[in-house]
Amino acid sequence: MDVSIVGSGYVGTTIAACFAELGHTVVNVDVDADVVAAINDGDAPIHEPGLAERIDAHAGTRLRATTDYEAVRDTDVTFLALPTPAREDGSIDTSIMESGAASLGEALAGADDHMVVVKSTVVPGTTEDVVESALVSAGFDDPLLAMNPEFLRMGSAVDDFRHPDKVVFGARRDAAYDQLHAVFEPLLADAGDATVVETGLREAEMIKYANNAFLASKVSLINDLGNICKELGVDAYEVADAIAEDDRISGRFLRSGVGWGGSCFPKDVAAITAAAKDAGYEPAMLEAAVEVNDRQPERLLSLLDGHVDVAGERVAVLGLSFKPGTDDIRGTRAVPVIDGLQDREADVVAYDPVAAEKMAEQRPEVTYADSAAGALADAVGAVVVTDWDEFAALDDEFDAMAERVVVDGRRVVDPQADLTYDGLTW
Ligand SMILES: NC(=O)C1=CN([C@@H]2O[C@H](COP(=O)(O)OP(=O)(O)OC[C@H]3O[C@@H](n4cnc5c(N)ncnc54)[C@H](O)[C@@H]3O)[C@@H](O)[C@H]2O)C=CC1
Ligand SMILES: O=C(O)[C@H]1O[C@H](OP(=O)(O)OP(=O)(O)OC[C@H]2O[C@@H](n3ccc(=O)[nH]c3=O)[C@H](O)[C@@H]2O)[C@H](O)[C@@H](O)[C@@H]1O
Repeated sequence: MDVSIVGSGYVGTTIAACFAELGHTVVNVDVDADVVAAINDGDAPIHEPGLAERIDAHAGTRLRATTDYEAVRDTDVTFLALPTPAREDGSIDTSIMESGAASLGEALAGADDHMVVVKSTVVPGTTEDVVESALVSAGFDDPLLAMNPEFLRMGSAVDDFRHPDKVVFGARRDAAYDQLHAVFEPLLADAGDATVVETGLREAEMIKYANNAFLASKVSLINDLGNICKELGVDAYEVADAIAEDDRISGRFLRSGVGWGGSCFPKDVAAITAAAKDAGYEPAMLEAAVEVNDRQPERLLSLLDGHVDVAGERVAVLGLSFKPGTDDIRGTRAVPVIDGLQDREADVVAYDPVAAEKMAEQRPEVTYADSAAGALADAVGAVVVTDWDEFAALDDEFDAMAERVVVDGRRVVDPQADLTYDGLTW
């Protein structure tokens, strides 16, 4: 099939490369000329394992990119993978979706049998009220509309997209379900036992928020329980390992620590909370999940306070990205940790294997070391924010600290002899 994808970020580029690999002919449309040039040159505009190889293999044959929306006319289906950021009050900002849909509608004016699939995360009602309205106003009178939320994670985007647990098809007409099945047929044939969920547009929109809100709340619940464990002298990780044996609970997303971040959990929990409140409902559980998450960095620093007075002293922050395997610092817990250390007048020295450059753009006043050893040297304490594997191998590096104090927010450091080691929830 001929597939077009509007927006070539994490989601748009990943699905474009994978659909090309699966045999579709794909065109990416993006307003960013650098992104378009990268794809046409066979390079990945973002870093994701397995992506560069796929773009390199298919660019110029089954995959191309353009800034020209007219390219969608030669395709059967268009996915909208545009950003849906949060406004100041947390509610969803659909302005990029609206302008993208308007450009698409102009390009498709008068077209027949073209399906438009919303891939972006949008609150219930957006596909019809914002996207369909913009398409129709721009001249594309009869779009075959669908909503197909994406569940891939950063750092494993290609693998997640190629091997989903489920794919969700939201639509109003049988023709749209049929077309979605045709697009996904090669992926489903290869994906094993993925469940296909056929549902309505609004349900598909909500499934994405429910998924992210559930996972974020699950982490907050284990953090809440972990905080109780800490106060009662109990090891939360032993508790988590045991409850994980109950397959109604499962062990995934059960690692307690300094909390969740990223470009989606914070944004999506805020957006669905705002939508709920707008509709007159107070989502108490989700608000509590955010509150617990907001408290964890300060709890980490309170533990450090119990061991050492950091005022005027050097303190190492190990890990800056919101999770290992990425240089993304959006929503990272490192920011409130750095803020809290600066409030205590500590001299912050940070290290991250890949994310320091991005953090330095935002926080130039922080000192950045080029190794964990460099950050630890002469520090009176260290806090661990991201569970990078390399922190598990730290050993002699602690010898150069002024005081060997480590407060671990991710249970990654090996608590060796002579180290004053404290864990956030154990
Ligand atoms: N990043 C992730 O891991 C996941 C993101 N999502 C959702 O997918 C959507 C897209 O997210 P990302 O791919 O992360 O965004 P992104 O920010 O990485 O990429 C968006 C792309 O859209 C382009 N763009 C902006 N305005 C445009 C326009 N008017 N026309 C054409 N292109 C335009 C930008 O230049 C950029 O390349 C969001 O709703 C997000 O919540 C869903 C699942 C996973
Ligand atoms: O909507 C999205 O963009 C995506 O958001 C998350 O993916 P991602 O943000 O890439 O990262 P996760 O692996 O889910 O981690 C999110 C945060 O939770 C934290 N986390 C995760 C698991 C855990 O047990 N404990 C924990 O603190 C991580 O450190 C990280 O800060 C979801 O997992 C994806 O399914 C979804 O598609």
